[in-house]
Amino acid sequence: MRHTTSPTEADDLRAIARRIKRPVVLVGMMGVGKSTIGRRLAGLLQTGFVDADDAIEDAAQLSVAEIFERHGEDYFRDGERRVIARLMDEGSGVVATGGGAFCNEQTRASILQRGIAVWLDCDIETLVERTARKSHRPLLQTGDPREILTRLHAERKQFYEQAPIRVVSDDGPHAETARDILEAIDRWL
Ligand SMILES: Nc1ncnc2c1ncn2[C@@H]1O[C@H](COP(=O)(O)OP(=O)(O)OP(=O)(O)O)[C@@H](O)[C@H]1O
Ligand SMILES: O=C(O)C1=C[C@@H](O)[C@@H](O)[C@H](O)C1
Ligand SMILES: [Mg+2]
Repeated sequence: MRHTTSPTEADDLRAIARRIKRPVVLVGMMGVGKSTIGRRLAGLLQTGFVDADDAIEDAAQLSVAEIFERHGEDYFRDGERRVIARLMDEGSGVVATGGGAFCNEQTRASILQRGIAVWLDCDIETLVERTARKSHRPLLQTGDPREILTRLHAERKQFYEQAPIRVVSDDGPHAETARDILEAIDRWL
């Protein structure tokens, strides 16, 4: 795996970064890689990175699981909407959203108006495998994760499809997926 960029690649990256005038917002199912790849993408663009789930946890001083448990999903979605609106106001950087954020009408509208939404997508088997590595996602604690992921994917696809850019996050090196996103944004701009 390569860890460095050649001078030509660095020039190309800077040129793409200069053309990006809005926050790049990764949307898609839980476990698809928004947080992991988003951090990598921000590194390539030499810009800031915020994980919306982390920002909600900081604001509430509770974990996502605790927010769901104590206050319920609607309360979490409201916090998510406010945090993402603030991140859109900041106007730059890379934002990894939580898996359900783009399904909320107001959150989706603010991302589509003020950010560059990129739908990261992969197959259900991969999501099952990736989400099995950690047990902090409250929505997967209530039944069989494969069934829940299959149902959520079917319900949410109609929203994710509204993102103007779609990139497949398969099992290649993370840096490659981050570059695929940059190339897709570059083509779209
Ligand atoms: N392209 C990839 N190839 C291999 N593994 C990946 C890839 N992208 C992410 N992963 C792995 O999948 C797991 C889940 O990734 P991550 O937490 O980034 O997902 P997420 O989309 O942010 O999920 P959530 O919506 O729940 O926050 C991590 O262990 C990560 O290392
Ligand atoms: O897909 C979802 O609805 C969620 C995904 C996570 O990122 C968290 O935002 C939370 O666990 C809910
Ligand atoms: Mg995440």
